[in-house]
Amino acid sequence: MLNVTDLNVSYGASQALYNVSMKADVGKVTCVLGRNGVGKTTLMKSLAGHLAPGSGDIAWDGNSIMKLAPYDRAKQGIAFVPQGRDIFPQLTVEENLQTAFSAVPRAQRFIDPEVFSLFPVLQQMLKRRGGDLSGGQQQQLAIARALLLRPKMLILDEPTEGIQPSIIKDIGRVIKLLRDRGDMAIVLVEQYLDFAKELADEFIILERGRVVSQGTGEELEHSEEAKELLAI
Ligand SMILES: Nc1ncnc2c1ncn2[C@@H]1O[C@H](COP(=O)(O)OP(=O)(O)OP(=O)(O)O)[C@@H](O)[C@H]1O
Repeated sequence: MLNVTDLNVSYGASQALYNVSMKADVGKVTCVLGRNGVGKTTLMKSLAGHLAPGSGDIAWDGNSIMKLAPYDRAKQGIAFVPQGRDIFPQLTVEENLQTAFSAVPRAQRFIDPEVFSLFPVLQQMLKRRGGDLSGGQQQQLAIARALLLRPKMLILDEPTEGIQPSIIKDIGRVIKLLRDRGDMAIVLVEQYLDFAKELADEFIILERGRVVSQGTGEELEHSEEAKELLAI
């Protein structure tokens, strides 16, 4: 289980997160919601180790991971799919997938066929360059690469951003499937309430760097407050 307590994060003199606390359980999707610029990516980068919080704590399974570098968090099973995907455009799909291998034990350095059953398009495009894929295919590649880390926590930063509706549906289906497997915590950043409602077991909403609302997926379903906070 992820346990974030009173996290404060600043960019120089400008504070982006104020006393943010959240939890994410294995077997559940925890949605982090909020409009543009409220601090969602800052929070995800802090979880993945790309930003150093000024204060507070991030614990995984009861142990603080605050001092671990991103690579060591990946080795502990914390996989981060950043906004914008960050795949390597010059490498093939296969090579992009293989970049996950450095963070897993030797015995796990193979492309698990499950990845192709989740994202069949990747098998067809294995020898194509990452840069030749559509935005949606790149997003699927980035998620597939994260799955090769055999994550215990999967962090997805706005996987639906700029992606065509049919692929959004596919990604939603995969997130549900991974949740139902029951062996990983999924933290999903979203701006779109409808997509979040479909998937969230738990949610928090950020507003100007603070958690202003939280609850269960069912509560999100009927929340007028959430509608207002996420209205564009
Ligand atoms: N590298 C940076 N340097 C300075 N300020 C930053 C930096 N990155 C983000 N910020 C500021 O921190 C605040 C939170 O940004 P963040 O990207 O975390 O928001 P977000 O909710 O993820 O937004 P979006 O939905 O647009 O990705 C914003 O005010 C933003 O301008």
